[in-house]
Amino acid sequence: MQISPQQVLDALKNVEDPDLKKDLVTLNMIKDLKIVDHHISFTLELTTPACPMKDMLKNACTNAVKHFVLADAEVEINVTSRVTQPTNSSSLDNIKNIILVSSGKGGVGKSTVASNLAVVLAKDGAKVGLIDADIYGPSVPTMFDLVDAKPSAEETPDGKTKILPIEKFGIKLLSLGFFADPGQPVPWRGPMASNAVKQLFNDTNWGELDYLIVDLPPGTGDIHITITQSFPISGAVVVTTPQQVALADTHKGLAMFRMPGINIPVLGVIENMSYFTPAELPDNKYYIFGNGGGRKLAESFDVPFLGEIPIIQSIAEAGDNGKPVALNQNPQLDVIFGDIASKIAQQISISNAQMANC
Ligand SMILES: Nc1ncnc2c1ncn2[C@@H]1O[C@H](COP(=O)(O)OP(=O)(O)OP(=O)(O)O)[C@@H](O)[C@H]1O
Repeated sequence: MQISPQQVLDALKNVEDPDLKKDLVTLNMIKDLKIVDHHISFTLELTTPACPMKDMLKNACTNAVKHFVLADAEVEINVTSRVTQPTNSSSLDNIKNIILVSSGKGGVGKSTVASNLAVVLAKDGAKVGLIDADIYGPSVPTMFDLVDAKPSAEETPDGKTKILPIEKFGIKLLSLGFFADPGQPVPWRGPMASNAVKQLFNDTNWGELDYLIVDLPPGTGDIHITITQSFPISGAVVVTTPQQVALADTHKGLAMFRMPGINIPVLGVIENMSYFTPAELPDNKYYIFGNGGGRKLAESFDVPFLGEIPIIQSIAEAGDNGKPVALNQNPQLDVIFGDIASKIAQQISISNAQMANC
């Protein structure tokens, strides 16, 4: 019996993307379908390379074809991705998604999260950029061993000058720190800082990016207002530590994203420095700063809790040594950062799909 493409597509209509709540055929995720005798091959095009359900969807497709078409069919599925973007992304066409990483308080690990998130998404195969917009203490030059780096510029055919981001570990990087002398304090005035940050977006040749991650200054200030009101933002991630003082400030930071003039989707809360595990007691977790505060905060705003990151010496050392820890082979941290990055990418895909359906 000759299998027809329609038979295969009808079978795949039984496989639903649990996040986007539609079947894979309706979502136009099945491409390049080929049938030779009992051999059926196609491409499954996901909305992010960091999709946490990659294997589950692949298995479900194979099972659907075998169940509805032919039990002994040979099914070959090539998984790729085409990252989606919000329907309102007008001003920065070649940048699909801008993700803000924020914190209510300084020193809670916002830059650590932003850098490692960039590393994990790039390792998954996404095109990633990272802007360090922290006017008070830009950390990206240190965390990527680029303290003396100075970005170059190029002239475009229409006579404009564009900054070229610095590329390291597969990530395109720009930091306000690249434009100041290391060790010299820069007393930014509000409008000056806002203009400088806008240039990092507008006057830079980013090329095509799936995700542009922005490491914001701590708190809620001019830079937050400028960025949220000038650019189409896919969503914000909020980093906190478990202490009450940090949680109280994070509460304010989260509330800011919900304010009417700002109104940015909050992708979730990450709790950093959650617990400590001594090397000699690897199964023990000591919640030295308190337990469950980040999760409760996420619940009170009805946003996802994205995960707990433990206090680990190698995280601090990696940051100081200029190579984010996600680049090292550390099975425990690979799982933690991998899971957080997948959840963020997943939330963006959901939010983009919801916007498209509105
Ligand atoms: N989970 C962790 N375990 C150990 N050290 C950590 C952890 N998270 C962050 N650190 C270290 O804590 C310090 C502060 O982290 P980081 O610079 O990421 O915070 P931040 O919120 O961006 O700070 P700032 O407000 O100054 O921008 C850094 O030295 C970093 O390496």
